[in-house]
Parts: sequence; C-alpha cells; structure tokens
Amino acid sequence: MYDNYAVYVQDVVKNYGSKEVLKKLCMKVDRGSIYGLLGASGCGKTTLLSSIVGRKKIDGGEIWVLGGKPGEPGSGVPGPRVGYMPQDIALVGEFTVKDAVFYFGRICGMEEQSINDRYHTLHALLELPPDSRFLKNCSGGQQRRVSLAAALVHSPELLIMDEPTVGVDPVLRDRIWNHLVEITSKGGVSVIITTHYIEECRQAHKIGLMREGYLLAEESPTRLLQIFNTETLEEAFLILSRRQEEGRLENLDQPVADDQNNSVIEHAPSTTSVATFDIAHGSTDMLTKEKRRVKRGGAVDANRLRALMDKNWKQFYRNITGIVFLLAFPIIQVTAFVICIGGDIKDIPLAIVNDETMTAHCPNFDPNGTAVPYDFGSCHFSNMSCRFLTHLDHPMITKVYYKSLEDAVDSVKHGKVVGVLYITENFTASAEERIEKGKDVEQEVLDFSEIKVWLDMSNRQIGATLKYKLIDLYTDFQNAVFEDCRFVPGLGDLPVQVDYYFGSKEDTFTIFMTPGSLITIIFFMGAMMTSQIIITDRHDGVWDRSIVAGVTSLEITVTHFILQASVLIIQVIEMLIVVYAVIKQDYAGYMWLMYFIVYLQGLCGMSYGFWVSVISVNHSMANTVLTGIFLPMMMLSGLMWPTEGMPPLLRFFAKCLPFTLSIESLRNVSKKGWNIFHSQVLHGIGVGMFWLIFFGVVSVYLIKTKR
Ligand SMILES: Nc1ncnc2c1ncn2[C@@H]1O[C@H](COP(=O)(O)OP(=O)(O)OP(=O)(O)O)[C@@H](O)[C@H]1O
Repeated sequence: MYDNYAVYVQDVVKNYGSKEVLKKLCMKVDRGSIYGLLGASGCGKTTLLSSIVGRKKIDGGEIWVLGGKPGEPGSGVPGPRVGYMPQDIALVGEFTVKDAVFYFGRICGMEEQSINDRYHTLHALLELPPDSRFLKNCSGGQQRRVSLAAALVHSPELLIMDEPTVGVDPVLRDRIWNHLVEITSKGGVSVIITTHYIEECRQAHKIGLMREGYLLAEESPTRLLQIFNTETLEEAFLILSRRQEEGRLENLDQPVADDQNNSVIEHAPSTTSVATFDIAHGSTDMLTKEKRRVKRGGAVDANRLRALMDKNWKQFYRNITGIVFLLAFPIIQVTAFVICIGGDIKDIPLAIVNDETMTAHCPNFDPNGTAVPYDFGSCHFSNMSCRFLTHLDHPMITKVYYKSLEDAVDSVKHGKVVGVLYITENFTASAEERIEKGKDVEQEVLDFSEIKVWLDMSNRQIGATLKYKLIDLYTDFQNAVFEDCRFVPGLGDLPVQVDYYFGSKEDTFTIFMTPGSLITIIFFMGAMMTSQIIITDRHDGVWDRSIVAGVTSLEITVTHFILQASVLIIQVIEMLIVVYAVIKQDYAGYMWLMYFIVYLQGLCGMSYGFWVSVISVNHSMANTVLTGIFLPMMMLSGLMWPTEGMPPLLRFFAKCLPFTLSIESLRNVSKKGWNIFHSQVLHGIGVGMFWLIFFGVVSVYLIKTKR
C-alpha cells in the first residue's frame, strides 16, 4: 500500500520536550503529483518535512517515503532520491553560485557533464545570478533560487521544498510552478511544497491544510473550493480553522457539516479526506509501476568525500579572516608566552639604608684593599657595606637610598619599594670579628654582622625572586672577600653541594612552562577550530542538507578532520619554530617526538571541540563549554604549578585529564632527552590517544542518535 504513495504519513507524533508539535498527523502524497502543504507559521510544517526526509526522529506513528522508511537500509532516503530545499538557505556563503549547484550534483553522484548541462538549464529557468558570484554577496531571493537549483540539480524522485517562492518575483514564481507541473506530469516526480502564499497552491494536485500540529484537510484545490463553496483557498482555510477553534474538529470520527452548504466531510484523526484524489498522473510515471530499491551507499563514498573536501577547502581558503586566525594566532600566542612568562624580573625597587657610612651612596668606592689578610687565618676588613652594595649592581635591583630605616619601611608600606635592606653601623667590624672568633662570637656581634632585609611578599613571585637573588649576591660578595683574604675557596658556601643532572641553574621559569603552553595552546586551537567550523556548518543547515542528499555523518566528520588536521600540521610547525628556532630555547630530545606529542594534543583538542560542537546548540554555548571546561583542565594540568602541589586524589584525577601527562611527556623529551620508549613519555601519549578516540567515538555516536 505504501508503495502507491510518494509519502505516506500515519499518526505521526513529534514532541519537542513537553511540546507536542505533530499530533497524530496523517498525510498521503500521491506519486507524480504536487502536494501543497499550507499552514500558519509555527504549525509544524518544517518539523513534518524534516521528519519525512529522515532528519528528525518521530515519537509515534509511521512515515513511508518512496516505498521505504526514511533511514532504513535500501530506502534511499535520505539520499539522492530526494531533493530537499529547506526553509533556510542552507548553503555555504563562500560558494559561488556554480559551486553550490555542482556540490549538490556531486554528492548525489552525478557526472560532471550532467551537472554542467543541468546547471545551464536551471540557470536559465531560475534566472540565477552570474556563475562566479559568491553566495554571501547574493540577495536573499537570489540565494533562495540557488538553493532551489541545488535541490533540483539531480532530478530527484521526490522534491521537498520549504517555502521556495518567498521573495521571488511573481513572474518567476509562475515559471517555477510551471516547471513543477512539468516535472510531475512528464517526469513522474512527486513534489511537496510549503508556502505562505496560499493561492499559488491552486496549481497543486492536492493541498494539505495544517494547523497546530493537525492536518485539517487534504484535498484537491478544486474540490476544497467546491465543498466550502468559496472563491479562494484562503477562505476555505479560514472556515476549517474556525471549526478547529470551535472544537468542531475535535470529535473527528463524527461527520461535520460544512458551514456554507451543509455538505458533509468525514474527518480522520488529523486529516480530512474529502474524496478520492483524481488528478491524472503523468504518462511517464514509472515509479508507480516499477518498485525502485536503492542500494544503500557505504558509510564512506569517494565521490562524496571529494565533494566534501572541495567544499571544506573552499570554505577555508576563501575566508581570509579565518586563515589569519588559524595561522597567525599560534605564532602570536607562543611568542607572547615566551616573551611575557618566566623572563628575568628587572628593576625591582629596593630601599637601602646603610648606617655604616655617612655617604650612603659610597661614591667613587674601590673594593680593592677592603679585605687584607694580615696574619695566618685572619683578615682586616674596611668599608664592607660599600663593597657589598657594589654586588647589588644587578639588573633585577634598583637601589633606592634612604637615610633612615623608618622612612624606608614607610616606603614599603606605601608600595614605593618592595623591600628594605638594612646594614648596621658596625657591620664591617662585626663581620671581621665574626670570622675571627668563629664559634666564640657573641650574639650581639652576630646581629651587627647581619644584613637585615624586610620584603613585601604580597607579590610572591617578585618577593621570592628578590630573596633568592639577594642570597646569591651575598654569596658572591662573601666569596670575593674570602678570596681576597686568601681563605680556603668555598669556605663561605653553604655546606650543601647541588649539581644538575637535567637542565641547569640558569633555566628560567619559561623553560618549565614551555611544554605546558605549547600543548594547551594547540589543544585549545584545535578545539576552537573544530567546534566553530562544525557549528557554523550545522547552523547554516549545510550539514543537514548534505545528509538529506545522501552524505553520511562519518563522511562529514572525516573530511573536516582531514582539513583541520592538515592546518594543525602547519600550526605545530609554526609554534616549534618560534620556540626552538627563533627564541632558541634549548632542547635535549628528538624534535620529531616533541612534534608528535604536540600534534597529538592538537588532534585531541579537535576531538574535544567536535564533542563540544555536538552537545552545543549554538556558538555561545560552545564557547561557554569550551572555556568553562578548558580552564579547570589547564589549571589541573601542572602547566603553572607542579601537580605535586595538589591533594593526592585530585592529582590522580588531574593525571587522567587529556593534557596533564602529555605536558610531562613533552617536558621529559625536551629537557631530559628521553625517547618514546620511556614509560613517562608513553603515558602522556597513551592518555592523549585515549581522549582523542573517546571524544571522537562519543561524538559520532551522539550525531547518529541525536535528531
Ligand atoms: N528544535 C526545536 N526545539 C523546540 N521547539 C521547536 C524546535 N523546532 C521547532 N520548534 C517549535 O515547533 C513548532 C513548529 O515549528 P516548525 O518550524 O515546524 O513550524 P513551521 O510551520 O515550519 O513554521 P514556519 O512556517 O514559521 O517555518 C514551533 O512552535 C517551534 O517553535
């Protein structure tokens, strides 16, 4: 029975959450006919059409299209048997007029020559803009005509058009209708068309009047006018709508008297079948005679892949802003990081109060002769405070001299300096006595021989850096003095000898942070790039429309992946060049392995972005999810502070996240020179791969199930 109809809809229910949009709706579209679906905005027309083409899952009832159930193997729907022109333009703005039509021709499996012939026919028929005009530069009406051409290009068996004539010139509208009549009568094509212009449906073989999720009537225009004794379809629709308002269509098993001539209409639950559909079918209507089963295309088809690659590539290279974003931002981000993070801190204002000398600045001071050995094991000191102050001539420190300790402390309180360094008036004599007396020195002498420092630790980095620098500089000073005194070299050193196995004393914080920043930047770039592109594709309707034309979600995913993974290759090269060739940061391991670890994280980010794009309804939600999850991930990653600083349970959790162990791996390769077989390198690669696959599989599953 279903085979006799192009579309057979039986008791279909569709809900959006608690909202019932299609309410046990029935509809029959004869083969080789035009079916005009009329209804006010929001009554559920688009939902019904999307369900017919298999893009929306219904919550009840059955739909048969061209003898099969949409989405079932062999039904050919979605696929090239259907031509779908959605309400939105659903085309790529970076396409030219010609590109758009060729794209749909190609994904429907047409030969280039056939597409070309068909394109020229449609170009003339629909008065399309010039071939090379970009769609983003076309008017709304022009875009709509191109969209119609894209739906018609492969001469489908069933053509479904959601408001194709909006904004179209009346003469052209007439021509489009004539074309529809011709393809239905001569080509046996079945057409479903929705429109707000009710009267243009007079040329339809049958019209369905839809309201609030019900089909109030389904009849040929002539019969409708007869039954309701009206001049226009508009009036007939009005009468039916009034009846529904008054609840006279509620008990739909009961015959309802017509308002105007008391003729009787029988109502099915949500459709009114007035009479048998008696429009003559076209003589060439082969579809009713010949049951056509379509061999279901595989999940991946080379022609469709080529068409999709071409589309993605054009979308990419014709979007200059996008290219700038994708290629320049990794460079800018890495450069900004290397220049701004972890560099030597300079010009920290430090208050100096030197009570030992009246001339606080020690002008024309010469350190020679300030430490003179005068017998075995002793040394005579003079002007040691000035000598020490010369050791403070370091780019990190800007000395600010104060006469009194009170003034200096006051300056710290007011934020003018970050610390006070105080030298007592007996510093030199006490220092000498301290050395001479050794273990017998008095506490008071010890106190006077000390340099006292008070630091503002509200900025921990500056305070701590200054503290360690002062200790370093004092050690230098002490060693220089001891050398002059001819004491045993190293006497003044702390009795702890620290050597470096990996890295060196000079390694900056930048070097610690580099692996983390490379990985987080590339992860985020991958995630942003993928989620933005996929959401744009879906939002523009291109994704859905392509799927209706027969493209599979896997093909779309694979082709996006190929292009973005290629862009990622360049982005990683750029970043590594900046860090290791331009900034010339040292590295000990294999460059290819470092490249691989960073690249893998880029892919992992893409996969994460893919998942975000699937669960997000729009760009702003995607951005919120991306940044909302990314920031905690970054903080837990050990990028800024070693994970060893976290509570043990949190540390375990952090290590399970996508890039925590990858950062460790990259650090192990770059600083320790470990190879891929080292377990602490493999862990990071393994975790990265796990997340790459996990996000990918979950996303593909969600795409397949979410409709
Ligand atoms: N994804 C969705 N989630 C929730 N509600 C939706 C969704 N899509 C549509 N709706 C709601 O379902 C109802 C029917 O929408 P639909 O787009 O099918 O109507 P329509 O008849 O095609 O309207 P129009 O002619 O304006 O396009 C509307 O109230 C709409 O707000």
